[in-house]
Amino acid sequence: MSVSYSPSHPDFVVEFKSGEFASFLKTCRSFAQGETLTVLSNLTRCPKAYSSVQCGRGPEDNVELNSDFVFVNHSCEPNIVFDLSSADPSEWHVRTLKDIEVGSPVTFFYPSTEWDMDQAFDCRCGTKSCLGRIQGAKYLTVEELLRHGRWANPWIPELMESK
Ligand SMILES: C[S@@+](CC[C@H](N)C(=O)[O-])C[C@H]1O[C@@H](n2cnc3c(N)ncnc32)[C@H](O)[C@@H]1O
Repeated sequence: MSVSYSPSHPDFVVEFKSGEFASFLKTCRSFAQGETLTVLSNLTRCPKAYSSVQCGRGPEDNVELNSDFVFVNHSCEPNIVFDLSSADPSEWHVRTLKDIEVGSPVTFFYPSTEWDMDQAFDCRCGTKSCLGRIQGAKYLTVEELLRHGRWANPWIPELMESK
């Protein structure tokens, strides 16, 4: 029996790859710098997991995305941000950091949301400035955070200051 896949968002599709955690989300049209890709709705609170996104300062502040956006990979030179900075969760959204061409993987800098990740990994983003092991912002300097992420959710610099 074949399992059919129906994208959760019309302008994006998951490229399913064999191999552990090898799949990723890519665009079906071009996007301009600063454009909102999606508002993050249908989120559910959850314990920290490889698939969760941190949404506040505490270790219990995590959400599951419940959409294809769970397939957004990390890059050390990302093209989008997950902005969960508003006090109003209905304003949480994903936006571009640069123009993105049709068919491109969408990537964000995981330490821009995650302080201490549930599942660290050796990065395969392939960029010139790749940091190697990705474990969360706790393991980075402020300079690395700013240079690679270009933007971070507010709890990340707060936690860095209190390190
Ligand atoms: C939320 S999943 C992202 C989707 C994942 N690629 C998949 O196929 O399910 C996060 C996991 O994907 C993998 N991943 C994401 N970005 C990566 C990267 N740049 N290099 C290596 N693995 C990555 C890691 O295993 C990470 O824990």
